[in-house]
Amino acid sequence: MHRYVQCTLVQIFNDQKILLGMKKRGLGVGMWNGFGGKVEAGEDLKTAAARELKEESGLEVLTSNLMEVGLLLFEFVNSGVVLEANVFRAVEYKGVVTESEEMRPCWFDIKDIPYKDMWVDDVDWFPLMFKQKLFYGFMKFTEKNEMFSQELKVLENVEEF
Ligand SMILES: CNc1ncnc2c1ncn2[C@@H]1O[C@H](COP(=O)(O)OP(=O)(O)OP(=O)(O)O)[C@@H](O)[C@H]1O
Repeated sequence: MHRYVQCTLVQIFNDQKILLGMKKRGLGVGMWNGFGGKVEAGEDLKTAAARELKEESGLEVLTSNLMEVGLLLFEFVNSGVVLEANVFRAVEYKGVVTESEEMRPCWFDIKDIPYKDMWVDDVDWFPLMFKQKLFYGFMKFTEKNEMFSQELKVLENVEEF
């Protein structure tokens, strides 16, 4: 049995820098990641993405400034959970970067991404995102969060999601 969970992941860009957050609790604790979480009942993806961004980083974004960059499916085979991560980027936002209970934000140069302290799949799709490619991925993880299978492709347009 699979349990399918819709999530969002927002990447904030400022010129050659990206804002990542150190996850302080829960899934992915101890790793740098974009900002996001589970979509709530009745919420559309971009509204959920903007809400999680605000909760975790203090930044506010208009949903019209969230651009789709990729769709990633993470299957945790042990639990049967499949996370559908809808990845967005934004270059326009407002507010002050603020540490939350969940995340400690920090700017990184896109040439100096801390991949060794991130989910192992990130090293494969971050470069696609930096090249402004649209991508689709399906990755499988063991109970120890080790990736053992990966499919990743570049798409021409969002309709291919
Ligand atoms: C397996 N490889 C992975 N690679 C890159 N990113 C990954 C990931 N697996 C999960 N993610 C992201 O991690 C966040 C989890 O969110 P998560 O903290 O569980 O959600 P939410 O804030 O709703 O949690 P609470 O239940 O409220 O604590 C969410 O953005 C999701 O896209």
